[in-house]
Amino acid sequence: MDIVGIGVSVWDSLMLVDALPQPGSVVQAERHLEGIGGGITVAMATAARLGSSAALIDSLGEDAAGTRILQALNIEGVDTQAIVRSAGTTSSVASIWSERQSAERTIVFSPGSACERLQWTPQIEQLIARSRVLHFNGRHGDVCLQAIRVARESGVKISFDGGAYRYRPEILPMLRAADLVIVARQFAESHLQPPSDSERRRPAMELAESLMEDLDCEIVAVTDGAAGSAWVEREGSGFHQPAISPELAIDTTGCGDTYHGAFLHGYVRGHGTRQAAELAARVASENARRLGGLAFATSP
Ligand SMILES: Nc1ncnc2c1ncn2[C@@H]1O[C@H](COP(=O)(O)OP(=O)(O)O)[C@@H](O)[C@H]1O
Ligand SMILES: O=C(O)C(=O)C[C@H](O)[C@H](O)COP(=O)(O)O
Repeated sequence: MDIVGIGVSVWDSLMLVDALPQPGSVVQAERHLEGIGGGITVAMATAARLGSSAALIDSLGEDAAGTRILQALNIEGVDTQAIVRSAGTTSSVASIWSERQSAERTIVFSPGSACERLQWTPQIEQLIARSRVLHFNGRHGDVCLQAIRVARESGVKISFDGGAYRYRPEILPMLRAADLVIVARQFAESHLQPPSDSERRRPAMELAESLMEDLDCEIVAVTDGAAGSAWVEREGSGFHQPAISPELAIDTTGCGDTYHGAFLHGYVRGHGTRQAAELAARVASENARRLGGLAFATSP
């Protein structure tokens, strides 16, 4: 297996609206769409769409959302052998409003109860030991910690996704174990000490350099929405990867997730970091032109 992800899948319901509704108002959506979500899930589906072999480790409820998630993953060609379903539990679902003008999305999610049921098994151990990259964002934390041990023993690269507003102390051991660290600006700001002139908006490159100094890993990137991303390699100089055609974006749901998946696809194919980052920006840009967390066409 090229890439194995550990994460919580979500069944997303998206509404495209002109502008975010005022509290108490009733507005009609321009469009509605349902589909798979969840940062690691979308990254694995992205890598699979691009031609990598990708597997997901997760637990789903025995409910309609769980059935839809599983069907969608199978259609995308993601290996689901390590996904378990638990009777009497619920899957994670999210309600997403996407504002056409700003392309900004607002997410309310309900984590469900199935995610508490994932257990470490010899099957998971084997899957990880035989992969090239392990990708996670800290959900299913106990399983991630075991996975880190196996990845280290087996020479598997560890990739960490730090999403905006998802920073919390319990993810620190996973962040510190990673070789490849790609995080959103807001995550990086939450982790790093504020500068002495704390009102200043720090350039993404400064955040990436500070993260590299702290983590001393192979690659760090800080993604900054329509402003692109800043990349720093342990061996080598930093570079900026611009976002592509941000003026065409209508919905940025899944931009970061498809960005991760496409970068990892390029990375396991042996592309250099710059080439893989450029592919990631192209895929995320295509994704932003359509409604949905996993919306890009197969060949951007
Ligand atoms: N409006 C946009 N238009 C084109 N590309 C975008 C847009 N927003 C984000 N991207 C691409 O997706 C990457 C990740 O986006 P970002 O918003 O930082 O992550 P997240 O979705 O995790 O919050 C960016 O570095 C950029 O390449
Ligand atoms: O709905 C989607 O498609 C999302 O990706 C949003 C996720 O529900 C939240 O961001 C929580 O993500 P986790 O930290 O993995 O639990």
